[in-house]
Amino acid sequence: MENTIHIGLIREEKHPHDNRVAFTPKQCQWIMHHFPQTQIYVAPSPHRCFRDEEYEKAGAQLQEDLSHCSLLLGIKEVPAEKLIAHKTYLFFSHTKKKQPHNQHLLQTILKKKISLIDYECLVHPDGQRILGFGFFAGVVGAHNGLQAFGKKTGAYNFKPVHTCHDFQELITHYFGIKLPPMKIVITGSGRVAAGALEIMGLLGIKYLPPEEYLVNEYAYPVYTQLKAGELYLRKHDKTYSRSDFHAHPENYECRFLPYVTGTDILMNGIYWDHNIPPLFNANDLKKDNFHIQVIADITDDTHGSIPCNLGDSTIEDPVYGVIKETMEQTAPYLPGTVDMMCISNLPNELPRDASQYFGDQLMKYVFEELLKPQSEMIRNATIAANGALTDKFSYLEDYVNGS
Ligand SMILES: NC(=O)c1ccc[n+]([C@@H]2O[C@H](COP(=O)([O-])OP(=O)(O)OC[C@H]3O[C@@H](n4cnc5c(N)ncnc54)[C@H](O)[C@@H]3O)[C@@H](O)[C@H]2O)c1
Repeated sequence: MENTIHIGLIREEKHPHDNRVAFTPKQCQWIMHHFPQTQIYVAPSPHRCFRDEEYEKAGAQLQEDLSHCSLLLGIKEVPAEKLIAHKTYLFFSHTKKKQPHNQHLLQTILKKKISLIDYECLVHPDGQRILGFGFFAGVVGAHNGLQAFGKKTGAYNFKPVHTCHDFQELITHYFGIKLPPMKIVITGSGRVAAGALEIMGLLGIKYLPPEEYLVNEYAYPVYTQLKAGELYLRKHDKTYSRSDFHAHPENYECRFLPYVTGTDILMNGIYWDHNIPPLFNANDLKKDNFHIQVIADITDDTHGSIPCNLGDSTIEDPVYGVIKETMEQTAPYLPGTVDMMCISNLPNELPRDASQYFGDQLMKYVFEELLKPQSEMIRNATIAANGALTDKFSYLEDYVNGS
């Protein structure tokens, strides 16, 4: 058909290869059914969490060469030499904060007159991001934190998430598991925290308001959630305002310290940047009352909100220990140490579900906008078009000019 819109799902080429994808086979089928003017092509990949045959079965065409497609969708940064000139690409470019390692990528995008729509910049009218993988990062991070505590105490055994086919299999794994008494703190209130809460629910871990959690002991596992307003108070008047905190976090103090004494596992899911005070400092870690045994640092900033995050761990080797007195790295699961789970690509442990969740949001909120000749949402997320930066991203001029 003359007016068919050809859409390509590219192969992830960045190393190590990502196993996620923008649309699952079922979603491709749904799209082609509901938008008969579209045809989806898929570049074969041995790394993707859905097999090539699953796409073929769903009616997508497997094709190595996607140069006839006008829209190309990926997940991670596309290596500059793989970019096809004059196309419209959607992926996470990690260029909007002038990340040095992607400067060449954006320069190439401009040179090849590519239109770049960055998933991270797609927002609802109220400014909330539409797409993200945080929920499954929270699910996997919470599981991994509990798994580490089970290994440290020898009280129970969880299998690694990445050995499960999907989330449903993980849920089945939880049937019949009885956890010992333990106290868990979850920080944050975004997608990551929502994923961690999902695990609390599945395992029947009881929620307690922070005030109760702090003062009581329990004969069963419990958790509390500390949102930004419970964690941070403005120094001079002990109040919290979300917009003021986001604009001037340096004026706020962190109220986490009372929780270090009675908590076994900390699941950290609150956003952090350099102006935000950490949850505790190196001296607090040395004190006798620092009782936390496992930290699942899902937010995962090295030396960030968790000072003893000494760098990333990996899906294959998910936990390292930290000696509290010296803050040196050691083997995991030793007595008297803090075990750190700091995996930076947690959603890759549940790639089928993470991809489906991502694709659902993309289908619901973005896809029709992409097909329109003009869309404010798409315009606001377009970093480059026709060989130039768009107005909104003109602040990247010095970055693309090499300075
Ligand atoms: N380890 C991983 O695999 C992985 C995966 C996804 C996300 N993350 C990280 O987890 C963290 C939370 O992600 P999320 O998806 O839940 O994000 P989110 O935006 O849904 O929620 C973030 C939380 O931090 C607070 N917050 C948001 N913006 C803030 C700001 N500018 N200043 C202060 N506080 C702010 C919010 O109130 C909320 O509680 C992020 O740092 C993200 O990069 C890690």
